[in-house]
Amino acid sequence: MASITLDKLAHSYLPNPQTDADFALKELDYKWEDGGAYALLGPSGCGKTTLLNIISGLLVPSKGHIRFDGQDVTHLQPEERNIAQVFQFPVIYDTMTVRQNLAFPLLNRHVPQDEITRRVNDMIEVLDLADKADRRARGLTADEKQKISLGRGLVRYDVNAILFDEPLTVIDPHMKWQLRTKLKDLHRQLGHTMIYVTHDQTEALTFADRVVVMYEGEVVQIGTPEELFNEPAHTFVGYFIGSPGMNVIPCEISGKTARVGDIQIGLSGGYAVTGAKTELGIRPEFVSLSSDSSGHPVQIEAVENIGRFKIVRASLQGHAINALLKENEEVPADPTLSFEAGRINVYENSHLVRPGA
Ligand SMILES: Nc1ncnc2c1ncn2[C@@H]1O[C@H](COP(=O)(O)OP(=O)(O)OP(=O)(O)O)[C@@H](O)[C@H]1O
Repeated sequence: MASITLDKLAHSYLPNPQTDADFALKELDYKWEDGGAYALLGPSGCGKTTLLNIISGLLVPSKGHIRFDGQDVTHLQPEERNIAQVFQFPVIYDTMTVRQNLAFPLLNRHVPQDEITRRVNDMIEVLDLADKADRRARGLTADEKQKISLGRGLVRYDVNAILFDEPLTVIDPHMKWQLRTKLKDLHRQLGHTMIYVTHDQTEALTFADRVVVMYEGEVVQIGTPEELFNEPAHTFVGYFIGSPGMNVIPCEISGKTARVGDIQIGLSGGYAVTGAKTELGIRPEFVSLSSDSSGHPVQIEAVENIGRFKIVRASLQGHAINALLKENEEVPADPTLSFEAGRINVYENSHLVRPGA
């Protein structure tokens, strides 16, 4: 296991990058802790695979260095980095049994036979493959094959890091949550440094201690699931995390008041006026609907019942806004909206600013 330092790392696929936009990965400067579970989360094309390939050694970055426990590995080949990788699709030997597949990475590294037997048995139990252990992989389902792939990564105990690239893509939805939980347990037990690439927020939030949110080649926030929910550092994080995501509404700020069209919304602290593009961010969970005349009049556009909650899609001064109602609550007559002032975030040019800033 190792800490991973991304030292002023950046990558462009162009030979002579000129501007920021030419970089698939914009400059990063972070240290990821030894034994941490990190998820790289973001939409297609945001640079997740580029970063993962730099860590694994498939790609040499155009700028900066990557270090494992302080040792510069920027120019080392993947096989010299002592990492395990699990890909989207199973990478296993069809003609070998489950047991042989799991033992193979250890045999290759000359681990003593009794140690191999112990580790393989543990992994078979953890992955619930006991009844298939001596069957050839060829006849197994896609789910089972991918479990073997996960096992082949996890069975190695001496690796610097285990990298997962969308490993649950081929897994049946019912099985996904089981494997997600299992991976989390394994991380607790084994303490490996794990990096998990996904575009699925549920996978990222359930697996990781810290989620690395990427957007257009930039890491816009690294935080715990709670931090990403409560204080999104960028409007994209607010929008991308949560279902539905955070409401983002253009406004003008003056001290402790935000103006949206004709209405004024009280804030929990005062903000300096800078002339930058300003927006309010408030999660639907903290927007309430009532008939209270102290609230702000709102037009209801639609109500979607999603089980435990209803999503109320509304329009406030011409801006789309979502609120949540419990399943047994109805939209009131002449509805008005109110906001929990302490839950309103303020953004300048898409970045979070704090009161007094
Ligand atoms: N070999 C390449 N040559 C040129 N451009 C590339 C190459 N690989 C990726 N890119 C570009 O770099 C940017 C980041 O791509 P990357 O594959 O890292 O994103 P991603 O977040 O992993 O996306 P996905 O989830 O679709 O795999 C994209 O604009 C992509 O088109």
